[in-house]
Amino acid sequence: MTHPDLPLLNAVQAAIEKMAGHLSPVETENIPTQLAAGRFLGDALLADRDSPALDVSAMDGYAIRHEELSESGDPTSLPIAAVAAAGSAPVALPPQQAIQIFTGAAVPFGADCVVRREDTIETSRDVTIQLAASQVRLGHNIRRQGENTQAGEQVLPAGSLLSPAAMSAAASFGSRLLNVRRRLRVVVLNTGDELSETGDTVAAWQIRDSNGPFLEAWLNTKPWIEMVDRRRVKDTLPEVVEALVAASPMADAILLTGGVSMGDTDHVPDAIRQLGGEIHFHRLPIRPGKPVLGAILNNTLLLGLPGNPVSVAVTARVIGQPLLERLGGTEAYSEPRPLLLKSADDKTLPLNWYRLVRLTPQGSAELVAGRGSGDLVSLAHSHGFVEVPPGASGTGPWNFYAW
Ligand SMILES: Nc1nc2c(c(=O)[nH]1)N[C@H]1C(S)=C(S)[C@@H](COP(=O)(O)OP(=O)(O)OC[C@H]3O[C@@H](n4cnc5c(N)ncnc54)[C@H](O)[C@@H]3O)O[C@H]1N2
Ligand code: MOO
Repeated sequence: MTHPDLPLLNAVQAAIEKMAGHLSPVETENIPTQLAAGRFLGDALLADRDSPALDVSAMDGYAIRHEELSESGDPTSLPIAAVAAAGSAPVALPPQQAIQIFTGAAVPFGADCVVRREDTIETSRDVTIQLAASQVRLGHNIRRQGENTQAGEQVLPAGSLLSPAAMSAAASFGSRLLNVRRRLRVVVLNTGDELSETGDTVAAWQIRDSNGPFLEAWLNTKPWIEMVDRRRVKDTLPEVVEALVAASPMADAILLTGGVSMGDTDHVPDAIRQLGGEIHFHRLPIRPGKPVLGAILNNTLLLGLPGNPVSVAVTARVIGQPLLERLGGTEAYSEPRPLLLKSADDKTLPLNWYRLVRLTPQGSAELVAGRGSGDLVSLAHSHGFVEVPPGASGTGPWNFYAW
């Protein structure tokens, strides 16, 4: 592996950070907790009570006093005083007796350990515990009040994604309403005179729009985003201008595809300038996706994604995602992770090279052979891509971005 050229790698990061500095998160709203899955937390989630709220049993068995177990190892027989089931208030354990207890039930007052059912012989009236005192700890099989967290403590910080795992805590500690960021409104504009609809009969010089469906599907994997409109736009300056004027009042972000390169029909940069938008970057040292553009127009984030299908996918993931997350109210929870290539070639480029890969069952990745940024067949075979820094080659580990 050769060593990367850091300033070039940082050019992408610098562009993202420059834009991010101009973006503030969308407002928060209070919504029913059961509707909050997939959103970003507005306020931190605090525990409204201890977890567990009192001492509870971790096993089905018998709650007893440790001091009443025999020291010698002889079995200890105790009459069963009562049954403690989950959902009932704690009962009291009389001396020299046992209380049958089920997982999650409140530990009876006076009990200091729980012996598993498997370690006993039961009759309808008595239980014989087959463990000596030395085999049972004080507190055995008891989940202590507050051992997970205590009332008032922060369970999840603001900006956390309400994943299924996080929803478990939100439901457990939250009130009926949860404070979350409102959904980000995103408009997709696909420029190109050659584009037509999936299913249409197309002449050889036309293509079916694949970037629009890619972006719609990609945005739909993010429940904190609402794609409010997706439309195709002809390659003329007035039509691109008109589409931006119509979209910007309804959008926090607009993703454009095509029309950002050097062609006479590439009108996106001029349209943004004409409307008084500020272009923060245009062209980055990356492949694919070099002509990518980032701008702000009337507080709306505009990303001009270069039209080739692989370029759109890569730039949406590398540059679009962190900026959308910033707007959405979090600090990039989906950072890339380091991944080794199973087999690598010695090819290198003097810029950030995003190479399509498939994950292997062994936990590494293999390169997907492809014909470049127009090859949407190779795109379809990929699970994501690795970021090979300028001048570098070999197995990595490289940053891996999943779709
Ligand atoms: N003289 C130069 N030419 C090009 C350069 C350059 O630096 N100098 N950069 C190349 C690179 S890299 C890319 S990427 C493309 C990007 O150009 P645009 O963003 O202007 O995109 P278009 O020209 O409109 O389209 C490029 C390509 O992608 C196809 N396309 C466009 N939209 C869609 C869509 N919605 N679904 C499927 N395919 C789409 C389009 O038909 C073109 O084949 O510019 C290079 N040129
Ligand atoms: O980088 Mo363009 O994005 O090569 O096709």
